[in-house]
Amino acid sequence: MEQEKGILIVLSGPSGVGKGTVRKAIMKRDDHKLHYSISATTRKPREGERDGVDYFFKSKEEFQRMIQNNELLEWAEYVGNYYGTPVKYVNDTLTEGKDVLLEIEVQGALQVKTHFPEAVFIFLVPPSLAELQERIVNRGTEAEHMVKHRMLAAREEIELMDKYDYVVVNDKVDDACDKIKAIIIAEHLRKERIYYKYKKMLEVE
Ligand SMILES: Nc1ncnc2c1ncn2[C@@H]1O[C@H](COP(=O)(O)OP(=O)(O)OP(=O)(O)O)[C@@H](O)[C@H]1O
Ligand SMILES: Nc1nc2c(ncn2[C@@H]2O[C@H](COP(=O)(O)O)[C@@H](O)[C@H]2O)c(=O)[nH]1
Repeated sequence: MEQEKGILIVLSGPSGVGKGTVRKAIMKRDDHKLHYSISATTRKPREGERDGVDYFFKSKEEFQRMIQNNELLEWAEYVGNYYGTPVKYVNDTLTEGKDVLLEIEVQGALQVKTHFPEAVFIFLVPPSLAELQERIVNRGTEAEHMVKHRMLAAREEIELMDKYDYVVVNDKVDDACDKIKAIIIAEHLRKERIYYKYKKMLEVE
């Protein structure tokens, strides 16, 4: 029998809302096997970030070559840098029947929607904009003017949350993880129901 494909989960939300924190917490629980797609970026590594673990760090020229060679499922320019999802990992992993998680900003998520309309789109929001700013500042990774840029981008991104299937508030990390896990389980059940409905139909006809 042909291997059933995995589910593609797209986790978006403004910078600093806690996408990475929640994703790592979900994967640590590891009772639902999620496969994280590592993005390519032209952004310089932050302290402690490792090439091939946090991102594939690329020069602008390398990134442009990836675009030209159709190696990216989606890509976007975000606050002066390029970010993109290598398409091969996503396709190969889904084909193996495994679920893949993308952690990307909104422009990229909308591109994914055109290629994978069946993907599950989850938007993570902060309890408030003030809390979002505090999280970005406390993370200590951005200069003051970059915090401002990211907060401006956040306003534009939040306006697009109605394009998503689910909106989850990241107030407490554990609660956000519980909700995202519940969404994934529900989506699996939904997919199985549809699959068996058609399987039965084919058996009868
Ligand atoms: N529920 C939460 N309550 C308080 N602080 C949080 C919560 N979730 C994440 N944080 C903190 O907020 C900061 C930003 O989190 P994180 O880096 O995971 O965000 P992000 O959405 O992945 O950001 P980016 O998109 O810029 O990579 C971190 O310092 C993290 O520890
Ligand atoms: N469209 C894409 N956006 C991505 C990708 N990987 C990460 N991101 C998003 O970019 C911003 C900034 O990230 P940071 O690490 O510099 O803070 C954030 O919203 C990420 O989710 C990607 O492959 N495509």
